[in-house]
Amino acid sequence: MGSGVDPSLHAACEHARKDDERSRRREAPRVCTANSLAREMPPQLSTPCGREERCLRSSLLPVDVWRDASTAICSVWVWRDASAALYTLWACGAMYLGALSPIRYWADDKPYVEDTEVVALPSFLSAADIEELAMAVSLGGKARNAGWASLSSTLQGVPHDVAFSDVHVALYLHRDGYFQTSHRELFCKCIAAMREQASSLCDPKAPLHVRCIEFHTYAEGGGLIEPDHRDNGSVLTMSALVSNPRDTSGGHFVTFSFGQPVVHELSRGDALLFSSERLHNVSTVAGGQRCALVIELWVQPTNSRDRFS
Ligand SMILES: O=C(O)CCC(=O)C(=O)O
Ligand SMILES: [Fe+2]
Repeated sequence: MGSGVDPSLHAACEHARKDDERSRRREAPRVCTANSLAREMPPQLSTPCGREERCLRSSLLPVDVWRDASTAICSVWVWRDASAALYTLWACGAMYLGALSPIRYWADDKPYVEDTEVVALPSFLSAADIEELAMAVSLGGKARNAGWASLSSTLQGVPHDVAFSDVHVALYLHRDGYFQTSHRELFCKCIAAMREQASSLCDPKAPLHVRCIEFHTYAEGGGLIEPDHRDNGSVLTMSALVSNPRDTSGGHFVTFSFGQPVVHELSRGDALLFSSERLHNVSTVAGGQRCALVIELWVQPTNSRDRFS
């Protein structure tokens, strides 16, 4: 019992406590108010003289009850409004940051995929396939060659839809379904190989559609050295080397294992298949050119424009 408390108050308290207990036993439905919560608090958590406080609280007048109730309601309102304001602020910030960053690099919302396999398909593209691809690029791309003035001299005249830099361009072979219709057999060969590996690299039941079929050309100085480059939003990616590595210095395809780079030594026609959200890079081309066919599949409907739609 706390010292310095009037003894008559203790008696009144004891009386009120008994009353309170009696009335509590009578009470059928329990209404949880500030008072009932205070009663349930262990004495050491209520006030320094917990028992007295509980006694005093149990004899509150209706006006106090209303005051306590309205205070509780007000605090709920204030808290709700404050948290709504904080949430709005957070959502606006997230939207703003999202709008600033390129669409391919949104935050990971998928399970970690670094430990999935990178499947090598040696000699996947035959010499005839590579010849057909070269034709697809020159015929399919001719009409759309934007002729970027700032491209490096070695890339001048290379058909492309997008320039990632003046030493790295890509042509969208899937635009308007061009590759699918004009080079059906080669297209089916690629897609069949990708689907065959789906069971080990992704959910085999996932409906896979073309997101992009791109022909990449890297000139000296070109590469894909981005610390967090993943094909976010896609499911399966294939990268097939079309150029002859003997004519290129650098330009290696790199994945990562336990944070360490794994350099894939590929021959012309070799392909790699991997879970799209696996970290990957292309090391800088130090001499010559690197060309690759890159296909990404996703679960969204077939895309026939660029890689972002
Ligand atoms: O050039 C390659 O082999 C890969 C390119 C790539 O990863 C990409 O464009 O996202
Ligand atoms: Fe990529």
